[in-house]
Order: sequence, then C-alpha cells, then structure tokens
Amino acid sequence: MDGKEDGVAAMAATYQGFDPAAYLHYNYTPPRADFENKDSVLLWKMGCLHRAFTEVILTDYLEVNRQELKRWLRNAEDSALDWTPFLKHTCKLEGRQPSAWTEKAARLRSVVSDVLYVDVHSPQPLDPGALPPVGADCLVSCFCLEASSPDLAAFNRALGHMKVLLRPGGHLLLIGALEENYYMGGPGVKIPVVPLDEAQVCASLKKMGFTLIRLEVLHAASGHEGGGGRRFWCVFCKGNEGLKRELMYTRG
Ligand SMILES: C[S@@+](CC[C@H](N)C(=O)[O-])C[C@H]1O[C@@H](n2cnc3c(N)ncnc32)[C@H](O)[C@@H]1O
Repeated sequence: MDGKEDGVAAMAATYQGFDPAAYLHYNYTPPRADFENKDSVLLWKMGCLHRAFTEVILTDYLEVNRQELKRWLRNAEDSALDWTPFLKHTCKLEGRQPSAWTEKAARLRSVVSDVLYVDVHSPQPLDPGALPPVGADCLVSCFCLEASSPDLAAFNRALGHMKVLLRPGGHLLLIGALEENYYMGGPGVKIPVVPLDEAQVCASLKKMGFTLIRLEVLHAASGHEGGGGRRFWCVFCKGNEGLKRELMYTRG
C-alpha cells in the first residue's frame, strides 16, 4: 500500500463500527436539530437542499446506512429516526402547510429508484450502469467528502471521482463543515475530518473542473460539536463541459 491508500484505508477503518441510529439520534434530534433556532445548521442545510427532483438514487458507503435508508423508504416501524419534523419543515420551506408532510413523504418515496453502494475514493464510485450513460443531472453530497478523506489531496481526488458521475454541464451541490477536525458519529464517537477553509474548497472545485455558481457560508452560534465546526459551506457548481466521461466506462 502506498501513503495515499494507507490514509484512505485508515479512514475506512474508522467507519467499521458506524451506527446509523447513534449518528442520527446524536445529530438529528434536539438540541442539535432545533426547529425553533433559525441559526441551526440542520435548518440551514434543509434550506439548501429542499428543491425537488423527479428521479433520485440514494447512495452510501456503509451497508448499515443503506439498510437504514431502505427502512425509511419501506416506512418500516423500526426506522432509527422519526423524520416527520424534517418533512414538516421542508413543507414550510416550500410555502405549504406543515400538514402536507405525508404527501411530501409519499412523493419522496416514489421518486427514489435505488439505494446503492458508493465509494468516493474509487475512480469508479458507482457500479457501471448505475446511472444513464450520459451521467447524472445533479449530484448532492452532504458532510461526506471531508468526513471520508484523510487529507486535502484525497478530498481533491474524491471530487474528481464524483465528476465522472456527472453529465457534462451537470450540477453539483456540496455541503460541508469548515475547519473541522472531527465530527461526532454518536456519543463519544469521534470521526476525523480533513479541516478545510473556504479558499481550499473553492480552489479544489476549480482544480477538479467545476465552475462555482454560488457559495454560501453559515456562521453558526452553535454548531456541530466537532473539532472547530461552527462554520459550514454550501456550494452549488457546474461541471465543465467536455469532460472525459469515458474514464468511467473504460476502466475495469
Ligand atoms: C458525517 S456522515 C454524513 C451523513 C449524511 N450525508 C448527513 O449529512 O448527515 C459521513 C458519511 O460519509 C460516508 N462515507 C464514509 N466513507 C465514504 C466513502 N469512501 N465514500 C462515500 N461515502 C463515504 C459515511 O457512510 C457517512 O454516511
């Protein structure tokens, strides 16, 4: 193994005991998910994400997380978290009554066509054939790239790998924490994060062939209980045209 692979393998090892229920309860219930607090990072994140798509493929690296997503899609009794407050808040963001949340949940379940394995550190993050040959219209990733990369170089490579999933000129919405050293995967579970500043995020996007359309930074009074994380970034950008997508389809 070279140094690059060692770092990525060390990050992968930190995810072996990941417990989606602990993560969700720690990060998606009060006091961290506070619907009364306009300054809450979760409300800001939902404001960045609430727009609708007509076909959605959900992905995660861990089988336990994919199982958790599937439980929600099946409306299973044993889902780790009750997402009702989040659905009600999304209805509010869309100018609808919170009571429309059941319709919102049904629509969301109806547009998800698959839940797939992804590894952003693989040059081919999804199985070939998972997406239409032209690539996805839009990719959305939250608190993932910096939370799975050992350093800036790996973060950049992961961005480059994601780009091969995108159709030329398609859009990428990324959300992450600024200058955070770790996040809490549950009570007492610290998972390392590569600390990035705004300039590094913008330089990485440019270097990996994305054109920045919009950057938003949230300065939260309270935030992730992580090493640093009080500031968060959200970028909306476009993959440059003329991308060599054949990369994805010619590798074994
Ligand atoms: C901080 S959590 C973010 C989860 C969720 N997106 C959110 O916003 O709450 C980090 C996520 O990165 C995923 N992850 C870890 N290594 C990965 C990899 N190599 N490729 C893709 N995702 C990875 C984990 O499974 C986990 O779901």
